[in-house]
Amino acid sequence: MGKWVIETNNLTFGYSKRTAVFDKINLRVETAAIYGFMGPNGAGKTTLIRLLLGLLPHHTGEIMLFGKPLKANRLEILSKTGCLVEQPSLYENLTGRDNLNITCMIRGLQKDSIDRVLQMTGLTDAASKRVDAYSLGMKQRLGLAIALLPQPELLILDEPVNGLDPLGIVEIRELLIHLNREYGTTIFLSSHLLSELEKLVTHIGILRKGELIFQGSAAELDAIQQHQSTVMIDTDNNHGCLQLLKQDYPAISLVADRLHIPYGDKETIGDLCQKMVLAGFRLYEVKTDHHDLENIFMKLTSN
Ligand SMILES: Nc1ncnc2c1ncn2[C@@H]1O[C@H](COP(=O)(O)OP(=O)(O)OP(=O)(O)O)[C@@H](O)[C@H]1O
Repeated sequence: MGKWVIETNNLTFGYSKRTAVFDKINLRVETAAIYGFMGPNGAGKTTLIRLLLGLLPHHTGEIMLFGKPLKANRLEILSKTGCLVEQPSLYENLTGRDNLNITCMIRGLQKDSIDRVLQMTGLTDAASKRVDAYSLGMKQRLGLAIALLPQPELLILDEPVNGLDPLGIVEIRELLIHLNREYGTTIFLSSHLLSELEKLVTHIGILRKGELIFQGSAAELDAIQQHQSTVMIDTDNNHGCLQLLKQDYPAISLVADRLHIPYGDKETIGDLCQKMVLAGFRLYEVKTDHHDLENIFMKLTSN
């Protein structure tokens, strides 16, 4: 297998011939990544996940998983892939363990994995409880336990934290990080809320109106974030500093009695501060107002 666990080439799909949900998507998900696939409601995330799992019939372009075309290798590929698409379908009147037993029977899997996945998802103590007594977070974890039964190399999860309370979100996040670090599982997950995934993902793809408008590492998105930041400075005489600096730094301004300058690079900030100090001004505060990722996401996905 090459570098990519998931690769699409010019993937184009529409539910009807006239309207494409997306057009020529080139997704690249590398081995052992946690790839957050983001986009506003209706952007096409679930549709793309269904295509990756071979659940929608017609598309143009290519879908490759584990370096092989999905069409010709679907069974082999899916045997190495665990998935959770929206809510897990569970037998609510049975226990958690029975749900896992049934899945093993249906999919022809060894039952000796059951204790392992219960333990991984923190459900060992609740295994003999009926699922209708589970919280939403526990049901989601059971859905994940089912997805983990075949010891997948790749997990594809559609909105795995949707509807969970903050504690449930933390639980799922920790579990996914553990799976990734401990077993090297590649995780591809979608969400319409960047803030939920920010602390989890190593790579990000942002879908807007059928177009992949950003794809790269979380660090690359951070760099974009930094370039949209403002440096705010407070001194004993902000007006005096403005006069001193505006010749060399025309972008500097005075806003609410603070000096504001668009973030350029570290050296520029160092030079600015040095000039002020050498001119006899006292610096009280230098801080960078980072736009958080949520803001950048909103900017990227709005018109
Ligand atoms: N079965 C279907 N038949 C026709 N159109 C559909 C079908 N499923 C989804 N769509 C349309 O395709 C587009 C993409 O929907 P999709 O559910 O993939 O988006 P999404 O990004 O997952 O949204 P959400 O975050 O709300 O789940 C939407 O315009 C939706 O109305």
